Amino acid sequence: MRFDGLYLAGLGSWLPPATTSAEAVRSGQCSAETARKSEMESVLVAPDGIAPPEMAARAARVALERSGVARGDIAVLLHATLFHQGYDLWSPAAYVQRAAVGGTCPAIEVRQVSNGGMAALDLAASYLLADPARQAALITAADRFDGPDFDRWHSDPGTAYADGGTAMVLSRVGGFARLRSLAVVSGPELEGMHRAGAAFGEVEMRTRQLVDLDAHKRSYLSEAGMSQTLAAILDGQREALKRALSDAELELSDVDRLVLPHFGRRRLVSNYLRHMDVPLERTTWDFDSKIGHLGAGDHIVSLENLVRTGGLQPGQTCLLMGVGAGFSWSSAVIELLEKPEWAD
Ligand SMILES: CCC(=O)NCCNC(=O)CCNC(=O)[C@H](O)C(C)(C)COP(=O)(O)O
Repeated sequence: MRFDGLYLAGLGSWLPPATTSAEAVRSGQCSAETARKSEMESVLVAPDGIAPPEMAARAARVALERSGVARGDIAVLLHATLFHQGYDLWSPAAYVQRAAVGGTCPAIEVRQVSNGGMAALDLAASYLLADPARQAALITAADRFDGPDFDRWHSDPGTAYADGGTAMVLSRVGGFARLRSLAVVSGPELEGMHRAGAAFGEVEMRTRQLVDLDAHKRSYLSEAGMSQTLAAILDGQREALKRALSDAELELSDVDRLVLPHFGRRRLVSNYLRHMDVPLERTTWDFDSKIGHLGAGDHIVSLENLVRTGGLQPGQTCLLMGVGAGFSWSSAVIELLEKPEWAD
């Protein structure tokens, strides 16, 4: 979809300390081979005692402060999550709203796995455009991938998972950047890839066994085939990219920077860079490889870092490309209008 009147007014994050992959190998948390293949420099690991919704609330306060948007002007809060938020049958979005925003607007959790932040942005954009009285939306994302049922280095080899909270304020009134286009495409024929080989409720639900996506994927691929699966992944990725670039009236070569999912280097190349004529330097890999995969928050934190460090200059465009199990793919074009005062 093409947009003319939607702006990024604020970005924020709450990021815990980094554990280097070397430290993870030394402590036995990560195998030397996994570390070598991923080429991740470090991943963010939250200390005990802080749950994802609190991380999101802290990021939201930063984004709201930076945006100048009054909390009463937030028309919707969308909180994107992948993993446990702290309790079952409970609303983490309501926690974020109570802790960071207040008010009585809808506060809704978005479960779109790693495409959750981009899917929330898509929904927020449409929500604001549906009613001229709606001025701004708050998007948050937060997860922590520790605990007995997830191994941040080995539950999904090729992707090193990180803890942290991120937030974005989308506004119709104005902001430091413009959302020029956004496209989200789904490919449900791939949904079995993240559950194959186990009956519903057999594994994660009853016994809270360690999530082992690699086993699911191996089982799925043994049926579906690797080349067919990768082809289907690339089809969805390309469709979202084509729509977003077309709506922004840009070619890929026109785009100044790209923010891709925080995959390990090998998976980033096999799923993206090998199929796109884009040098690694135009991506945010250098930063991303120090953070790890924040689940639904990769794009917000990497865009925030680009803007803060001057990696994106006024007039330049940034392409955000997301993907989530399901699958769903997203692409968005952001144009920086001005250097916000919180930039270095
Ligand atoms: C589960 C979290 C989540 O939503 N992640 C985003 C969706 N997953 C992806 O986009 C990764 C898709 N690609 C893969 O799983 C792998 O590249 C393949 C296609 C299974 C090949 O295995 P590899 O050689 O990378 O180990």
